[in-house]
Amino acid sequence: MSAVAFTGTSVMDIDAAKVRGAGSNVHFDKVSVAYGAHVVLHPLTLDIAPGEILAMIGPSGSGKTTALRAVAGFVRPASGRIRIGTTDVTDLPPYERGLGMVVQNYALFPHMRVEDNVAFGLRAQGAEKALIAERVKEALATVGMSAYATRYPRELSGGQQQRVAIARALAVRPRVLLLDEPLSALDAQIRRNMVEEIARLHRNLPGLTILYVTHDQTEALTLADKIAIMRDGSVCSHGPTAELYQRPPNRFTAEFLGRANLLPVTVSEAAGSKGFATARHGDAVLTGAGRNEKAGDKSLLCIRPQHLSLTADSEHTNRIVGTLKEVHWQGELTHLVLDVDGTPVRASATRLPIALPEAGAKVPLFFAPADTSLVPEDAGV
Ligand SMILES: Nc1ncnc2c1ncn2[C@@H]1O[C@H](COP(=O)(O)OP(=O)(O)OP(=O)(O)O)[C@@H](O)[C@H]1O
Repeated sequence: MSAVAFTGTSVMDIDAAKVRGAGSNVHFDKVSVAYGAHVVLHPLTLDIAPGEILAMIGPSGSGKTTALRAVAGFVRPASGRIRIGTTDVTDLPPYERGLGMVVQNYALFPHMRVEDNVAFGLRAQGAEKALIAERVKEALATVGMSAYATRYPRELSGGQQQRVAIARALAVRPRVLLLDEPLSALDAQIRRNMVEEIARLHRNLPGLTILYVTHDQTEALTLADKIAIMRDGSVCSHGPTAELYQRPPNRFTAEFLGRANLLPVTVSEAAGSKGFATARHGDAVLTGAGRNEKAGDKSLLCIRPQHLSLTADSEHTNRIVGTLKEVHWQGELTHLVLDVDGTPVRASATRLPIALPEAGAKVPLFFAPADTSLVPEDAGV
């Protein structure tokens, strides 16, 4: 069996350095998966660092679950290798890979009490009774479910069942935790709480590497150190969460990760030493973070709705003018839909002028160069 290097007596007490030593990184080395003749994962090379949370997001059918199942050992790659730490696990059965896994529908054993569900993996490994009791206690404490040890799954709410499923996955002290849409079956409020709980859990288990598959970009943005965006069986972007959000490398990423306004522009000045380029949209001269664009290139200026303001402050040196089409008040935010020379533009404002302009009015919108970036026009959809 591959080494599980958690030390100490408590699940909460993981020695992150030792886990790193044993290697809890996940490495996809040109991994492809096909069902019959249908290739659903094109050769994928990707690293998940020890202790990192990598969120894999993308549209339905893009190959996220397939990639996760390849790590778990439930699908066999057509080509390529998968390593966990220094171990090549490609040919190992799932139970020898040192993993914990939680899926969308909890998959608890209905006829077993909570404590027996949590003990299941350890019993399967033939662990000593005393050790099982200790680990079950710790794992349930970790997810705040100690008081429910003798209940049956049917006596728990969905959120509680999912906590038990996480405790079951943690009880075997995995090197890597695989979470496949773990919150999708829960309603919105509980989902928000669970996202915070998973973040807390990871702070307490800093050496645990997590591969988190979701279609929910808010979960990904909240939890992940890095995000990989899947599209048609390939990773179309991969990087630190904030960087992908703030400087999306392609249109698909910009639009998949939150709302994005993409204004067509022509580059007038390439990015200088500070990384800002200048571009024109009609008469407007706009500044934003650039990549490798050259003067004359067609590009898109990505501006998130919350960065557009109806009132200028000193940083808002960019200005565009739109025709107001719709206003949607939503309590905390007011969403405005405008037309800027044929491009629909959304603005989400927390503060509005006292006299809100009416539909049809020409409205200036201000934004800061630091909040905007150029995205290649030809990449993505
Ligand atoms: N067992 C299978 N047999 C044949 N095709 C499959 C099988 N499992 C998945 N596929 C196909 O592989 C592709 C990728 O599926 P996968 O479940 O990895 O996507 P996903 O990104 O996780 O989607 P979702 O968000 O809907 O779960 C899809 O086209 C799917 O129909």
